[in-house]
Formats: sequence, C-alpha cells, structure tokens
Amino acid sequence: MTAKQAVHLLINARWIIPVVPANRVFEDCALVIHRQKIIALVPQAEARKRFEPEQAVNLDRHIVIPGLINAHGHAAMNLLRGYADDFALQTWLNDHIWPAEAEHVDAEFVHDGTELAIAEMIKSGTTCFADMYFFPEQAAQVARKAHMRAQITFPILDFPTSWGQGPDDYFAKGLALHDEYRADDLIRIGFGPHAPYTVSDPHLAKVATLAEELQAPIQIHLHETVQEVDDAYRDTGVRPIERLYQLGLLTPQTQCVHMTQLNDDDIQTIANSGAHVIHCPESNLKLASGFCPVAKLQEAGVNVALGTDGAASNNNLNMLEEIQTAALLAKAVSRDPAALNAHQALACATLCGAKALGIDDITGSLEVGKAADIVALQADDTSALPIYDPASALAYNNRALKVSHVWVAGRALLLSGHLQTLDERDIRARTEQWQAKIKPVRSQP
Ligand SMILES: CSC[C@H]1O[C@@H](n2cnc3c(O)ncnc32)[C@H](O)[C@@H]1O
Ligand SMILES: [Zn+2]
Repeated sequence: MTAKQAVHLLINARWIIPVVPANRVFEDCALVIHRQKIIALVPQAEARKRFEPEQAVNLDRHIVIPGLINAHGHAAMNLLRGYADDFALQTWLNDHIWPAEAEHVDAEFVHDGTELAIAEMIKSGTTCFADMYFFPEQAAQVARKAHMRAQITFPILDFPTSWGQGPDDYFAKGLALHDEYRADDLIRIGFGPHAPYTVSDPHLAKVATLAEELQAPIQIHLHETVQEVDDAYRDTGVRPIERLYQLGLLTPQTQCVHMTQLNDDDIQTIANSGAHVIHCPESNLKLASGFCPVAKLQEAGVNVALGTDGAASNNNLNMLEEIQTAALLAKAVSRDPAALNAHQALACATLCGAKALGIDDITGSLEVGKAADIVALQADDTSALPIYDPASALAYNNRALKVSHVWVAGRALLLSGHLQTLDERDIRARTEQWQAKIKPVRSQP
C-alpha cells in the first residue's frame, strides 16, 4: 500500500462548480489544497484514500465555487453608503459626492472605509477586488492585512484633491506605490485615470506609455452616460472610445468600466483592441445611466467581467446580487431568455474577472495549479430547496444561500460565517464614529 500524501486542507462538498471546465457541477467531491494551491479535485472516496490532510472541512450541504472577483469599485465609499440616492451621475458627483469627498476624505477615511468594505466583501463571497480611490496606499495596506487579493489602481485626474496636488503628484505617488508592491503575491498596483471627462490627452497618453512599460493594468470609467458621450462628441468631434483608441489607451491591459452607451463601431473597436469591459449593472440602474449590451459584447468576443461600483451608488458590494441582476438584465436588454445563463453569469463574476485583471493564470476557477481562492455557500435553508441545479440557485435564488467559508490562497478569511483576519467589532465602532461626523445634506421633498 502506498503512503498517503500529506496535505494542508481537504474540503469535502456536496456540490462544486469549478467554472473550468465550463457548465459542470461535481457532486460529493473534494478539493485538495496544499500550501496556497489546489492540487486535486476528486471524488471524496478517492481523496480519503490518497491524502492525509492537516485539516478537513465537511461541507455536505454547501455549494463551493471559485472566489468572486469584484472587478470595479471604490471601497472606501462604503462610508458614503446611502449618502446621496436617486440622482443621475453628474448631479450625484458634482453636487453631492465630490463636495463630500472634499470635506471628509483623508487617509483615515480611506483606511476605515476600505476595511468596512473588505469585511462586507468577504462575508458575501468576494476574494479579489479592483479598487480605484484616493489614498490607494491605505487600501493596499488594509487589503494586505485582510489577506485579500486586490488590484489597486491609483487615481489620475486633472485637478487637485485631498490625495494630491494634481497629475504630476498622482503619478509620482502612484509609481512609488507600484514599486513597493512589485513583488507582492496578492496585490497589484495599476493606473486609474478616472474618466475621459476628467483627464486630458497628455495625461491619458502618459498612462498608456507607463502602463505598457510596467505591464500594469489600467482601469477607467468609460461611456457611462449619454451626457458623457454627447458632450465629448460636441467638444472633440469623436466619441470617447475613439479618443482613447487614438491615444493608445485601449489594449488588453485596459479595463473599461460601465460601457452603457455603445454603438456597433464602439463594440468593434473594443473587440479589436482586446480591452475588457467591466459591467456594473446595479450602479447603472440606480444612476439611470443605461444598459451595457453584454450579449452583443460577448458575441463580438469581448471579455465581460462584473463589478459593484462603490457602495454610494449600489448600495452594497454583494457580488451574488450583481450576478443575479446581470443575468436578469441581459435577458431583458437582448430580449432573449437564454442570454447570460446561470453558469455564464457565474463565469463573469469569476474567470472573466480574473481575465480582465490579468490574473487568470492564478485565480478565477477551481483548477489544479490555481490558488486556493474558494467560497462555500450553505444551501440548506428551506427557501433554497429543492436544489436541482446549484448554478440556478446561485444565480437566481442566492438570497436563500449563506456564505459560510472563504479562503484566499489557502488561508481562511471566513469560517462558519466569522471573519478571521478582521475585527468586526472594531470596524463597527469606527464606522459609527464616521456616521456621527458625516452629515448628509438633504433637500426637503
Ligand atoms: C478617482 S477616485 C474615484 C472617483 O470616482 C468617483 N466615482 C464613483 N463612482 C463613479 C462613477 O460611477 N462614475 C464616475 N465616477 C465615479 C468617486 O466618487 C471618486 O471621486
Ligand atoms: Zn466607479
């Protein structure tokens, strides 16, 4: 008899949806984890014969999936959740959010807001998030403490903010941060030019050059509203996508967020460039920005990932909800009930997110050799039953499921619903202090 192989962790689960291979559900199988990686996905009986785990977790009423990837957000804006609802983007930004940010955002705000956001993300099954916000060094520090995987893009805008005096300052601070995290296993620093209407040509061109040189990602809000595209066309004679293309900013390293205003030429330009689309359906609905044509983009070969955007325009960071909204909306927009089925919607929130962030060799599916970024959802509440197809439960009835366990690179961040790397009581106390300090200006109806 050959000796059993010693491994760190064995996860036995009722259902495992690995995402790769696509459209598959493995029943009564086990994931075997050694060091930070998945080393096998086999039937439980075989796992018992072959492996001697340091720790075994039995999840016999659970659905196990790859960790969810929130491909766009502004984590610290969790402290502005519910601050200004029911406005269109430009009114929301100009009259409410930017004045609030000018008054309140500092390093401590970003530290505390990001910690609040990461706690929410872990508890709702997210293992990796893309962030674009001021004081990105704070976001990176908190992500590192929480052991979350993250892409942190440092903001570039033409004007001064509480984080810096203007573009030169932002580039200097951001590049230093990129250097600091160059060898980090979980955190990658990229460029976050805010939007075509807040960043001028020379700075966009500089982002393109530096990103190419450093092989770093770029994330930008793009074609979010009718007003953005109409104003740009009036002022420049081209649509923002065309301007970005001319400046060399559309490459496979580029993540275009929102993209609700797309004609056939725009879709072709994006497809040809290899740039990725980050679809934020709930933020787009709430700000009444428009609809991202997901089915058309996918048909054209564009990779579409999912993001929540910030909690000030969503108003939560729950990627399971985002999966459901994306799946329902895709059907309505394309008038095709088969558009974005349950497995495809889950893929958008996992593998496609990893592709967009350029980390699909590391995460995004439960494949042997990938990092153990794993989420388990308890699925035994009567409101979840019966479960004929766990992918259906995930996409269309996920309020009935409860995220119970979360691992990133094999380390537990959530065990039986309890955070392992963050102190929830402390987060609550600090959030209450911010709530007392930040007073929303409410106009009377
Ligand atoms: C440069 S840091 C991020 C900056 O973006 C603002 N923001 C949040 N949500 C959106 C959105 O949907 N479109 C454009 N800008 C957005 C945020 O408040 C920060 O100022
Ligand atoms: Zn955003």
